[in-house]
Amino acid sequence: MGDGEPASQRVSPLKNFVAGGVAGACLLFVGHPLDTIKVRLQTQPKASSGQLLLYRGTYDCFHKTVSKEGILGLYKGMGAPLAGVAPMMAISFFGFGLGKQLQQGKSGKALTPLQIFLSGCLAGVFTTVIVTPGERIKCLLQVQASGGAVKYAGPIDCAVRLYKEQGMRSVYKGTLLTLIRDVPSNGLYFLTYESLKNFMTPEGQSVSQLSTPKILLAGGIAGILNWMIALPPDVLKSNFQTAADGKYRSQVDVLRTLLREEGPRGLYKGFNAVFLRAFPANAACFLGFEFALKGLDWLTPSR
Ligand SMILES: CC(=O)O[C@H](CC(=O)[O-])C[N+](C)(C)C
Repeated sequence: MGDGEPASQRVSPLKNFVAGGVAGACLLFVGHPLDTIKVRLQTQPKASSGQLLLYRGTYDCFHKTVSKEGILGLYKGMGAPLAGVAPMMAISFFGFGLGKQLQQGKSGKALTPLQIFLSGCLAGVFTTVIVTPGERIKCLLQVQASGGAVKYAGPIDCAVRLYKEQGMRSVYKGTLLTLIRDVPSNGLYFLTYESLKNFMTPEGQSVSQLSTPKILLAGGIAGILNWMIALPPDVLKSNFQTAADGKYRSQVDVLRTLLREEGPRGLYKGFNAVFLRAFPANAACFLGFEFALKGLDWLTPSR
């Protein structure tokens, strides 16, 4: 690991915001098909005695989805994340940049790994405001398509109906689990990326000159480590957000029920789809970010 971020690499939170939006679009385009498979696997009903599971695994889910719904079936529910992921990543990179700036102040001192981690955690707090409703709508749409019955016509219809039926509480169902998922995972995400970038930068060179393969590698690994700690709360969140009203008494009840019915393995449901997606999607995300930042620096050289 490097010794934290060199002061010369400070970037304005505003540029982080715009480049983060581009990063989010890249993340979504590469990652959404595997996200659909992940959510379908995580939320498929348990097989009752004598019945077979709807999907036997990642490949089976991919195959059934593509043969029944075509390739576009993998992009189901993408409207909500498109409106949500680009702003989410914009806010995430903004929060991260702000966290770094707040801790660095005018001192210009390099940040320690703990300070970089905390800046990432701040990003996770900021993003929850839009991630929770975005994930609620996305998961409901992804699951309804695999279940047959169509209740919501699309993301807007889903948002409006959730709000009309039970108000903001319903739109924000799963907030605590989203925070538990996103605060530490954002910390680890950004810490990994920044540390790997510093580590891979040859002596005497600037991190901004890092080659494309190295950016892809650092971004991909950041995505994998992020999901190592994000997956268990993500499974709980997906189940809680898509459950019929009254199925769980609280967010803790989801954990109890899952452990009782499926054991600790249940917390890593959708593992293959998540980890197949994590590397390419996050590699694309950070590459999009770095390219956008270079473009912004070219357009407006002052920080
Ligand atoms: C848990 C999650 O959504 O991770 C994001 C990347 C991905 O693979 O979707 C990144 N972030 C930690 C910034 C939310």
